[in-house]
Amino acid sequence: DNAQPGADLVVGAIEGVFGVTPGERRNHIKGTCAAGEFVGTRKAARLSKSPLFSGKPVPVVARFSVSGGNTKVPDVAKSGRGMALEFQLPKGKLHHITMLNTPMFGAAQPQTFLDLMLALKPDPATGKPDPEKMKAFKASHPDNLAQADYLASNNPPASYASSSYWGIHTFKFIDKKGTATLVRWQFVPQDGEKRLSDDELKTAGANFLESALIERTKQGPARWDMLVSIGQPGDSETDPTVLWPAERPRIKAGTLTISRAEAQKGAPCEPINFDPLVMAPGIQPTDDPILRFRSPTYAVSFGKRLSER
Ligand code: HEM
Repeated sequence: DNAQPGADLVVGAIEGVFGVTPGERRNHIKGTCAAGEFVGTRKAARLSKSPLFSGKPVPVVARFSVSGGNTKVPDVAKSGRGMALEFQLPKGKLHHITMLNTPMFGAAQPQTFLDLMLALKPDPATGKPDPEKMKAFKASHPDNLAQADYLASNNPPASYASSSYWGIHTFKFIDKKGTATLVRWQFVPQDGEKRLSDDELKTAGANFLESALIERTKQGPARWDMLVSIGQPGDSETDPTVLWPAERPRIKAGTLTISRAEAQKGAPCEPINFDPLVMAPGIQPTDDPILRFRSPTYAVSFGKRLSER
């Protein structure tokens, strides 16, 4: 059956795993604010009429984060890292791109995400998730495995600036004539990909990502190339757990420049709801059920954290 859990139920389940820190995000609670600009390419402008690709610099408010709802999560955790971007377009329009450092997601349907949270809920007796529940979750949810394997077999980044971030979902670029092209994208760091070594995992400590990013931007801007893959018939449009073949053609759609970073408290990124369905004309969502579900879920988390302030 296609019935989906409610967004409030899922946010409640996230709270069941991580607890509640009043006034803060229920997920990706630990984060750092940043700012800069984005400049799009002509190649992208041919495929999408979005003002993102006008070729003029677009101001960007960014937030880098560690996944999970626990402020104490160590920066060496083998979990997701996030990059959230708010593009401030002409005439007060906004566009959001909210990505992770994994090429795929760990749920094809919201129910899988909910079941994961229920399996991770600490057992009151031990204060830890029940290993039997996790085993049963893995056995019954094959759509979780690709991302779980990726996170287990790739150490986390040494810096937010030395990581790729993927859009994961399929989106549609709409050109001036209204023609749609199916796309997926990756932001590739010009600093190169650098992950923590196994030794560094033990020595890096719990809180190095924020200071490393602030230091990095003091030395000069950090940049990412936005690379866009063009889909072909048969490529998955609605399943964020399934990758496209690696040989799909890619175009460079733009360059993101991050020139400042600061602690999130009181900084511009803190109050933003980086809802991924906030989009300007020229880029449209697909019917990926995870992409569609994120919007109401973020709204519940956003409403809670604002009302607790
Ligand atoms: C069922 C799927 C998902 C659920 C239930 C979920 C839930 C959430 C929630 C509740 C927040 C906090 C919102 C707020 O208070 O502002 C959040 C933040 C975030 N999520 Fe998701 N998420 C899902 C899928 C994804 C996917 C597929 C991606 C990446 C493609 C992603 C990337 C992020 C990032 C980067 C943030 C932090 C945004 C910020 O810096 O404010 N999430 N998520």
